[in-house]
Amino acid sequence: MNRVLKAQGVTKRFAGITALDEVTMEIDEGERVGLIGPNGAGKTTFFNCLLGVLQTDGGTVEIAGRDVTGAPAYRRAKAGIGRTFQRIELFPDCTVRDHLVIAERIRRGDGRLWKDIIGLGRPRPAEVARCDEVLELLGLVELAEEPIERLSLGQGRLVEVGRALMTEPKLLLLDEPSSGLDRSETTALAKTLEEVQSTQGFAILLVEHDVELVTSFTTRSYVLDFGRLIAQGPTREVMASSEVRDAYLGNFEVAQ
Ligand SMILES: Nc1ncnc2c1ncn2[C@@H]1O[C@H](COP(=O)(O)OP(=O)(O)OP(=O)(O)O)[C@@H](O)[C@H]1O
Repeated sequence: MNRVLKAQGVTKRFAGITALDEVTMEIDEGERVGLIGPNGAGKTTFFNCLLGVLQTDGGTVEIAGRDVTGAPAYRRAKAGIGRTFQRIELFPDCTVRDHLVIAERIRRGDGRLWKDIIGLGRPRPAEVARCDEVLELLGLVELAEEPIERLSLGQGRLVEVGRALMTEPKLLLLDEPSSGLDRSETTALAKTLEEVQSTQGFAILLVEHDVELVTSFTTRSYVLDFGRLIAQGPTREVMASSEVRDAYLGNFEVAQ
């Protein structure tokens, strides 16, 4: 099994706060892994340290066997890491297709981007093919030419996922994909994600407050509290542990 993430002893401090304290995590290809913890535990900071949005104060990060510690975000994207955002970061009057093509160039640090900005960039055949493939995978073909402002929040989330898939990530970081969705929209999103992930084989690291989604979607989970890993293992066991329940003040039930 190929290892897509090897993070060792990742540490991040902000002016006196240790937001991450020697966090170690390994993920293999095709795995679905949860990262949970109360507000302020360090989940977003960990994502940002993996993505290169933040530089770490200690530790190492390998993506698909490449040491990217200290590397800028675009090099990490090329190594195989992709992400979605908690708040949808889309341009309301651009179409779904525009988002997929342009986002791929931004992530890769592609030199053609300036041409896109002044309207001269034509998608390459390979980009068009990948775009069509991703639209198909996510069931978005009929919406390809629609401006984002006409989509529902759930469809917007799928476009977010589509943007990340354009670069064919080996590891996809999902930041609270259920945020703002109701239960049936969350279930539909999880089903699409599961189908796409199982056919494409990439791994997912899911940050999510919706315990039901984490329990049904992931097989393994890590739990952060005050920047430290306090538990890890099969998701159902982790959710049932007293330390995790205490960290969350015992306010959730795990469906059996
Ligand atoms: N840019 C920053 N400057 C200073 N402190 C920060 C910064 N970013 C995060 N922190 C602090 O680091 C800690 C971890 O925050 P982080 O946002 O990573 O937690 P989280 O688990 O993602 O929380 P949530 O579930 O609310 O999104 C918190 O104490 C937060 O206040």
